[in-house]
Amino acid sequence: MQGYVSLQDGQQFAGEASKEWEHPIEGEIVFFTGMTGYQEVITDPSYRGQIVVFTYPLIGNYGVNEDDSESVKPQVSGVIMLHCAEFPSHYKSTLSLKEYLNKYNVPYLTGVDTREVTKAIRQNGTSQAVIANQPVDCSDTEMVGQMFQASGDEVETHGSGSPHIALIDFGLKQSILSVLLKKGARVTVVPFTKLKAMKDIHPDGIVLSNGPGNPKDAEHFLKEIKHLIDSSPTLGICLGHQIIALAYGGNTLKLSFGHRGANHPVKDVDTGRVFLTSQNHNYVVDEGSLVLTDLQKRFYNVNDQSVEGLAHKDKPILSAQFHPEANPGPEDAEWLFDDFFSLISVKKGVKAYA
Ligand SMILES: NC(=O)CC[C@H](N)C(=O)O
Repeated sequence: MQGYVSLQDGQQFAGEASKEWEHPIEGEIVFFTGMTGYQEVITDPSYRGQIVVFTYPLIGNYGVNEDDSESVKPQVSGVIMLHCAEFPSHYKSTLSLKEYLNKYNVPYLTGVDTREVTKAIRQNGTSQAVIANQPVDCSDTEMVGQMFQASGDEVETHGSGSPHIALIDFGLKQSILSVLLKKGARVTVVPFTKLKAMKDIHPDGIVLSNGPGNPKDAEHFLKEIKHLIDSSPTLGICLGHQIIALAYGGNTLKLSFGHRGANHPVKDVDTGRVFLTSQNHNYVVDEGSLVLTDLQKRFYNVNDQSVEGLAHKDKPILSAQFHPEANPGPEDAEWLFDDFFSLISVKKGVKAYA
C-alpha cells in the first residue's frame, strides 16, 4: 500500500505504508545517522512526538530483543526507512522490527529515499510532518509539547548501595538508571512533577534526566529545581543540562536540524581530549547567554562548536548535552558519571565511592 511523508514546506516523499491509516499521523521529523541502535532510538522517551528517519539504508537486521529498550514501549510517532529486514538474525532477537512496530501500532514507511528526506531536513530545518496514505498539506500543523507525557508517575527507589542519587525524571532513558546502579548507587527516581517528594529523600546527589521537547516547557519548575541543585552535587544529561542552563539564567536555542547519531565528536575544554558521543537533541545552550551566569562551558561539539556541557564556577554541578550513558553509541563518555561521583565524595569528605 502506498504511503507518503509530507513536510511542512510542501515536499512529499513516497514509500510503502505499513497499513491503511484512518487518520494522518503528525510529528516533528528528525533524522538519526547511526548504523545500529534503532531499538534504543524508537523506545527513547526523548523522541516522543517525533517521526524518525533512519539514514542508514538497512534497518532491523538484528531484530528487537528483551534487553535494549530505553522504556517499556515505542515512543516515536512514526518511522521512515529505506529497507527494513524481514528476517533478522541475532541470538537475542525475539521479534522482527516490523513485528515490533506493528505490535505497538507504530506507523512506518519503507522504500523511502531516506537520504533525500534527510537532505530536505538539512536544507530547511526540522519541521512538522505527516505520514498518510496520500500526500497531505500540513503547512499549518503545530508542534505539541511532550514533556508532561514522557515522565513516570511514581517515586521509586532502586538498589541499596551508595551514594544515594535522586534521578529527576523528565522522560528518562533506562540506561541512565542502569549506569547509576552498575556504579553501585541507590537511586530514587522522582518525576519532575513530584518535586515536593524531594524534601523526604535527602540524596547525596541529583541527576536531571533527558526528556522530549523544548526545555523551556519546564519553565514553571526552574525555581524549584535551582533551589534543589544549589545545595547538592548535580549532573544534568541532555534536557537536564539545558534545564540547568535555564535555571541559572542562561538561554537555549533550537538548532536547525539537531544532532542525532552515535559518532558526534566532543572536546573537553579542561583536558583538551576529544571523544565520540551518542547524541539526540534539537536544542542547545546559547553560549553567549552564559556570560550572565555562574556557568562555564566545559565541553563543545567539534563539528559545529556548539555547547556540549557546562560546569558551575563554584558549585559541584556538571552537565552534558551528549549521552554519557550511551545506548545507542559509544561508551567513551561514561567516565562523566565517575567525575560526578567524585564531586559527591568530596562534598561528603570521603575519598571515593567504589
Ligand atoms: N535527549 C534529550 O534529552 C533531548 C533534549 C531536548 N528535548 C532536545 O531535543 O534538545
